[in-house]
Amino acid sequence: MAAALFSPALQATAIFPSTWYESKRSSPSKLAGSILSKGRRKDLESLRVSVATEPRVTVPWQSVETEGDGDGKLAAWTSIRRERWEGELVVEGEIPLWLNGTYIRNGPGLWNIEDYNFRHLFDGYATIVRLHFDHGRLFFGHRQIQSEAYKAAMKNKRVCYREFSEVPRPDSFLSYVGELASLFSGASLTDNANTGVIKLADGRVVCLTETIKGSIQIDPHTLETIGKFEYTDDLGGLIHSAHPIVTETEFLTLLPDLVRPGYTVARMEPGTNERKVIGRVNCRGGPAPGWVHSFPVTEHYVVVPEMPLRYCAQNLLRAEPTPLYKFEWHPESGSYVHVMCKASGKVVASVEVPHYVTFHFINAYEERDEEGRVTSIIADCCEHNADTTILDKLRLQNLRSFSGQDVLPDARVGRFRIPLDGSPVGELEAALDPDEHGRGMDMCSINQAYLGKKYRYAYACGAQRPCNFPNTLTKIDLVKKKAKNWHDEGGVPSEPFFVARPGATVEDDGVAISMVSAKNGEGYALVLDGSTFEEIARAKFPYGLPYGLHGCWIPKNAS
Ligand SMILES: CC(=O)/C=C/C=C(C)/C=C/C1=C(C)CCCC1(C)C
Ligand SMILES: CC(/C=C/C=O)=C\C=C\C=O
Ligand SMILES: [Fe+2]
Repeated sequence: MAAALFSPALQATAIFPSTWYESKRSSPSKLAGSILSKGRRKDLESLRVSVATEPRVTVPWQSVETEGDGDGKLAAWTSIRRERWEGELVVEGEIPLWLNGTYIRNGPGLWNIEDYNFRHLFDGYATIVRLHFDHGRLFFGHRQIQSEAYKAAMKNKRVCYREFSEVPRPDSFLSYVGELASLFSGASLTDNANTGVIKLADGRVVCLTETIKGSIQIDPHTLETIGKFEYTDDLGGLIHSAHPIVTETEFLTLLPDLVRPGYTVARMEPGTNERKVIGRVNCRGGPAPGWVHSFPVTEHYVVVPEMPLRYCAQNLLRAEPTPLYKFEWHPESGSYVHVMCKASGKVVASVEVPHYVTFHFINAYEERDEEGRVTSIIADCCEHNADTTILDKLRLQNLRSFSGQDVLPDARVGRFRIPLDGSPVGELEAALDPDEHGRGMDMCSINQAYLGKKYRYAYACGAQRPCNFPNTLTKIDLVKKKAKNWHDEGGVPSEPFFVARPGATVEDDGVAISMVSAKNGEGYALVLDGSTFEEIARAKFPYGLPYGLHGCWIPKNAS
């Protein structure tokens, strides 16, 4: 029946590597029972019609199996079960009719090559997931990014490039690349773009990680890998911030300089691949720049963080991971925050601050006096209480072995106040009592209309303890210093991504989209109301998905 809707050629586009899971075929009616058993029911006929009307379906829904019933294991830390899948989901609740467009999320979804298991969350090969919202209906798909690192691993059945903590064995690298020297050069770094995904103002959608070569353009409709996103400038370097700032007018990035410790701030215009230097900041301390996974901007300034968790050139090319991977903790070197004027490239402030550890800045803005002069910069981040152990907690072995004991280190919304009056020191304090969000804090988003401006709300993952990983969604009110938390016992939700309602004039008028790796191996897409933070819709996936990191929103007709 339903299979007849698809030509054999179309069915053949499904890729099911038998080594990843055991293929168990089920009949369409059994399938329909398993997917449709809970929640709002649709009959088989309407499901078939809806899949058939989605123009880009490549895998027949018949191939969905009964995994949706769960295999008992939390899907979050389990490799993706198939290379790709696409189809319509049954929605429980109501998706707002204004929510039209595509949410794409990237993340490290494949942590093994056959029997060889990776060590760290950040090592996995990139899995992109697509939620396409169309007038209340929801289409879902996922696919592996065809990076050189992924393709080489699949072909040679071993790690061929340096990942976050995985390193190719010299003998396998030799047989793959043929030149031992390049194992100890930038050429051995991965292009596994597994961290985030951005939509440039010109419509191109690019997946990113911290290696510059790991910038890969994808088609947001088919999730196909289009090819490398290559920079045409000669800025060089090997690594950059995984989170550029992207607006309708520009793309701002930070490039750490490991040779002459410092950072280059660069800007790229829409429609080009050429980054132009805005300015440079020299490091104040340490043998190398601090790790810069993300950075914030205000309307007129770029904020450049310099953490005492610093890159380590030797560790980048070492064979075995060290406790802090490619980084080193240098408390004696001091912690700093620099502020660069976007227009002139001049560093207008450089202050020492208490030690901090952060992956993600939330937002920043300018504070002004009565005459309208900027007196200070406020910059907020997900701050891990200056404790580097969070990196180790993200080892897969730790994530997979939750025994009920509370092991997630405390985190908070760290608020920097950076005076612009020449004072040498800045402040860092919790913006609200961390108990409001269970002392877990990471994976944040805001209403993008408030980027660089005074804002009130942040959406993030918090904690309901005991836990070993952030397991709640939390809406933070920075004015009332309160949080509202959402939790599904045993589940792990990904970053709540805020999408504003078109035409909204109130900051929290919109929705927060997340994907939950639920207990029992299940998973679902979740839509929360941005204002009440109550659930308004969910849609079960055919099977639970691995944890994902960051996403972006592509409004309908934007590409
Ligand atoms: C917080 C987070 O998501 C970090 C991800 C970091 C990644 C994927 C870092 C990758 C790196 C490599 C793949 C090789 C070179 C060093 C380094 C930048 C750590
Ligand atoms: C998932 C994570 C930290 C969680 C700790 O609380 C960090 C992810 C960083 C990736 O971009
Ligand atoms: Fe990140």
